[in-house]
Amino acid sequence: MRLVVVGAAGRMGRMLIKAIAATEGCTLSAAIERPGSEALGQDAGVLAGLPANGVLVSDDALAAFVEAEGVLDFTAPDATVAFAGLAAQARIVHVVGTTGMEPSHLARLEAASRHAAIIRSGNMSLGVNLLAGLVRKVAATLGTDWDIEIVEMHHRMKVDAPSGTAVLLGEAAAEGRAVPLAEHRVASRDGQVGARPPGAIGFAALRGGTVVGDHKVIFAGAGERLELSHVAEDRSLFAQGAVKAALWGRGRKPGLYAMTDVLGLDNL
Ligand SMILES: NC(=O)C1=CN([C@@H]2O[C@H](COP(=O)(O)OP(=O)(O)OC[C@H]3O[C@@H](n4cnc5c(N)ncnc54)[C@H](OP(=O)(O)O)[C@@H]3O)[C@@H](O)[C@H]2O)C=CC1
Ligand SMILES: O=C(O)C1=N[C@H](C(=O)O)C[C@H](O)C1
Repeated sequence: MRLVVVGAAGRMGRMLIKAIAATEGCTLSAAIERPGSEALGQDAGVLAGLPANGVLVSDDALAAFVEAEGVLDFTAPDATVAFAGLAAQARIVHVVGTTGMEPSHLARLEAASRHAAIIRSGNMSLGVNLLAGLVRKVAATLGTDWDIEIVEMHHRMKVDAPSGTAVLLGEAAAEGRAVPLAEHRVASRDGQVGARPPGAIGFAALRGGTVVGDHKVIFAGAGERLELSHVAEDRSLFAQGAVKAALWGRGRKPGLYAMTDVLGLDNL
């Protein structure tokens, strides 16, 4: 499968280039960065710490997409929406790992998914998608007298909060309770915030060092606590998940898919 990596010089972009090189049946057909990027013209293999592969980083996404079968996109919300439009035009699979999306971005992805398969997830790992299923079940089992708090920690360079994974886990908890997350989400507390609203789903985001991604969902009841957690030790697992998603999406009809579809966990 011929794959394009957008945001090729980023932390995840470099991992994606390596994951493609390590996957039989996949080739890197282009590596894209934004106009003006210092990475333009560099060899994508060398950029990722591999031997040169002859693919030079370019800023011409549409020209790259029309020659490819899929695009792996871990960039930023505005960029992802623009790439979704181009991937729809080229009718290629679009794997979206970008987090920090607002409802307006999601609406644009939904529109693009009428023309091409989009697989989007705030976390491409098996462990987190399994955890989401467990969270949904536990939230459905316990009553709202059990408070739900989600704590995440990431490296100091992360720009969005709460993390996409924390939101995914919050959505799973809300689904378990059969309520909309937007009406119960409490994502910041500072000063005299008052007592915890009943039914709230709280988020706390920690940032520091080089932490790849830690998530904990706490169910706090009267006199006891249940904690479910996941630790990502290496971001290569997200890249491997993204390549797996692209292969799964090849030949799939247009639509918006999740990583749980790819992993066969949609019934969990
Ligand atoms: N779903 C998942 O499993 C995971 C998701 N992520 C998410 O992926 C995203 C990227 O993370 P990370 O790699 O750490 O971030 P980085 O900032 O290291 O990488 C993002 C890259 O995208 C580039 N970029 C931004 N806008 C454009 C554009 N318009 N055209 C081309 N390239 C562009 C950036 O360039 P520049 O520096 O010039 O802006 C940068 O090189 C984040 O949203 C993060 O949360 C991360 C890990 C796993
Ligand atoms: O920015 C990151 O690094 C990560 N982002 C994703 C998120 O926002 O949840 C996934 C992973 O935790 C790493």
